[in-house]
Amino acid sequence: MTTKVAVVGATGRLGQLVSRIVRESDEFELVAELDSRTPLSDMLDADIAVDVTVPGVSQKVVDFAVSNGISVLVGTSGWSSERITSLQSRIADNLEIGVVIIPNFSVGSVLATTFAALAARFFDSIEIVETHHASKVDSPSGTAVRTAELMGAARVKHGPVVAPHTDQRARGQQVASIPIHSLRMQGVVARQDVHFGGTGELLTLSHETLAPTSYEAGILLGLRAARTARGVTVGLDKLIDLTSGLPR
Ligand SMILES: NC(=O)C1=CN([C@@H]2O[C@H](COP(=O)(O)OP(=O)(O)OC[C@H]3O[C@@H](n4cnc5c(N)ncnc54)[C@H](OP(=O)(O)O)[C@@H]3O)[C@@H](O)[C@H]2O)C=CC1
Ligand SMILES: O=C(O)C1=N[C@H](C(=O)O)C[C@H](O)C1
Repeated sequence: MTTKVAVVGATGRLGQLVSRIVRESDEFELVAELDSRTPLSDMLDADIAVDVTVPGVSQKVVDFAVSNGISVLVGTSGWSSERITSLQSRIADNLEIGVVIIPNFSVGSVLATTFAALAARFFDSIEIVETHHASKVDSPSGTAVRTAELMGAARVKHGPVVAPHTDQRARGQQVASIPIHSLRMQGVVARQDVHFGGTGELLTLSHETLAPTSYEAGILLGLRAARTARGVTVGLDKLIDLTSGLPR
């Protein structure tokens, strides 16, 4: 039996890609495509709603879906750890549905974030530079926020990073004490560089998305996870066994 999917944000860049993947899959059936003019009730026939809208709308979409017993796959940015904690407590008693939040569907990006969290314990000087296409409306990127939060969590015993002069605007926006610098440039899809400064050495972990096709494998994994997940799951790394690679 196929799983019925509604895509919210279907006219957008990511939404069009998700709709195509669902349409081309034997496992899923596309039952609704919503945009800013569509009532959210159009998703009510679906088993899973995919939210790929804008940070200011995403929470409303998720709330509507879960209160109607529909599981959600969230690709939209803006899901900070605070927002996630509040969602977790809201759906803790609901054993029927799950919300899978994937800040970045690209396998390379999630590996880069995992490596950054590993390196974070070894360097006290850390900054992120994230670069996205000029049409991106939000900053810092969801990926950068997630990367900073995971590095911060990895550094609990080490304390905040050393980031001087953060009272100056050009020193970036701090998340978990780590400055994030956002560039919005024509000619770019998405790129993130995490810079680590140590004693007599620099380490830079870079990931670049060259085309949205890099999101395809992660979107399919996210859709499959949303069928069975309960509670809140965050990050593509939770859906992949990092020791054995992608399922084939
Ligand atoms: N997790 C990941 O790997 C990735 C995440 N993203 C994130 O996904 C999100 C979408 O990105 P992108 O596709 O580039 O954005 P777009 O601006 O291209 O698309 C936004 C979509 O949201 C819709 N929308 C806006 N307001 C509402 C509303 N009130 N109700 C329903 N739908 C609404 C728009 O509809 P309309 O056409 O009517 O305005 C449009 O379909 C962003 O947060 C981005 O950061 C992007 C790429 C990868
Ligand atoms: O808006 C985008 O394009 C992207 N948004 C996500 C983010 O904010 O991290 C994921 C990816 O970087 C592309």
